[in-house]
Amino acid sequence: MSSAPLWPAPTATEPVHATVPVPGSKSVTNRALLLAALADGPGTVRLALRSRDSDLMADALRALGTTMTSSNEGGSSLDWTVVPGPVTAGGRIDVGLAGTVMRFVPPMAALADGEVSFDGDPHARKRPMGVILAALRALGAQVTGDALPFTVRGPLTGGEVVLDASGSSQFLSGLLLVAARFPKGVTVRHSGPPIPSQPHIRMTLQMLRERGVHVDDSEPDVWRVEPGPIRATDFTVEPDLSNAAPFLSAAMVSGGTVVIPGWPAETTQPGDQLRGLLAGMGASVAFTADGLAVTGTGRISGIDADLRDVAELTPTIAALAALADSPSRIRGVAHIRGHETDRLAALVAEINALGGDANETDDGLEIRPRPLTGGVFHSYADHRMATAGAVIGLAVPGVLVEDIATTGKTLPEFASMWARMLGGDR
Ligand SMILES: O=C(O)C1=C[C@@H](OP(=O)(O)O)[C@@H](O)[C@H](O)C1
Ligand SMILES: C=C(OP(=O)(O)O)C(=O)O
Repeated sequence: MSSAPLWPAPTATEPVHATVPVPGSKSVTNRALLLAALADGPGTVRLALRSRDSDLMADALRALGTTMTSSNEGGSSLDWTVVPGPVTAGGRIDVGLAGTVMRFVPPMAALADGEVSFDGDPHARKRPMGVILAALRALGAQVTGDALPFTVRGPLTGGEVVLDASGSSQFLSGLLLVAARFPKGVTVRHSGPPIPSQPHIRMTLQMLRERGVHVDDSEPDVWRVEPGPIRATDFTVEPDLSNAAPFLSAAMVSGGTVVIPGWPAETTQPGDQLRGLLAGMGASVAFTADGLAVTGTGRISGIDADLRDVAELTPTIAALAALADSPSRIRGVAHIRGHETDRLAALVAEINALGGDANETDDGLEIRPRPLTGGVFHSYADHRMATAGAVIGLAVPGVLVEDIATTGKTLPEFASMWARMLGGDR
């Protein structure tokens, strides 16, 4: 195990009452930046998330010839001005551990007339890439390798491709986001088990259509993107609802109320499903004038839930399940073995290391109530493992979360936001 610093997770000694503004959505920010870089003129992306994943996206777009300028340096949000340029070859792109960078940028790189190389963090080399790289080959690009590191050499023509996106919705989103710029557009046909994270596909389609791209998804499992311009926009990013999950969980664990301002009334973000999930675990959930309010009783009910559509919420829901007073079963998330770490293995190992009772199933987790004790909660360079440890630490004294700074992948201010929330600010 690594020797990263240990963060003593604060316990909630009284009900948490706080309003917690959360910065912009990672998924929306990285789509908006990429689409702005592919657009037919200069555009802006306001209230964009500032984090490792979004910095990596901005750097990747610069390496491909985009002029990226940001204001409000230093805060958790940035306003970007994005001036597209011809997509240039020759760049070396660091994807870090960001799924959105490793799956969304290679199709753009394939627009260049020449080679672009990609690499990332040690664990990124284990994340599945073969499906999208094979698709780029089928569409006319030359690609070396089936995983990171790899190179992409365009230009490609586009056309028809069949792929199996059951391992990650990002294989599909990556192609669709860029396809209007392929000379022939693209027709993608999914063949295989169900695709996870469907709301993220709806997010992709909505953001394309908002920019004038014609996408036909009338036939199940087939998407046709017509070639054509991507309209430049002045776009504002919504708060990251998945990153709200640990803060809302604090209300449940402590029997308090946490309010997230700016929760959209309608959204394609999967985090919106927290409203139903947390209610199913015993919370009261309401839209108020100040935002979405979650109120807990301090008692958490176990849940039997298919999280396929909202797979990125699994670590938080598992943390709550480990504190619940009845058993839980999480289904439909086999593919998160390929997320930032093998999340099923990591959650079982860390919950059980604190004395819990969890096991993996073929496609998820079973977690039964058992009193937990303090100890080290390893984070595996996974932002959501780190925040899951913080949630458990609210109820269990002596939890030490390894490498809390890994939350910088999507929420660099996590530790200070957590401290502020527990200090009570409303
Ligand atoms: O397109 C996106 O922005 C994402 C899609 C999902 O990936 P998977 O389909 O691999 O779960 C999600 O888990 C990830 O956090 C973000
Ligand atoms: C799976 C996740 O991220 P990525 O975009 O790197 O796939 C996540 O944030 O939970």
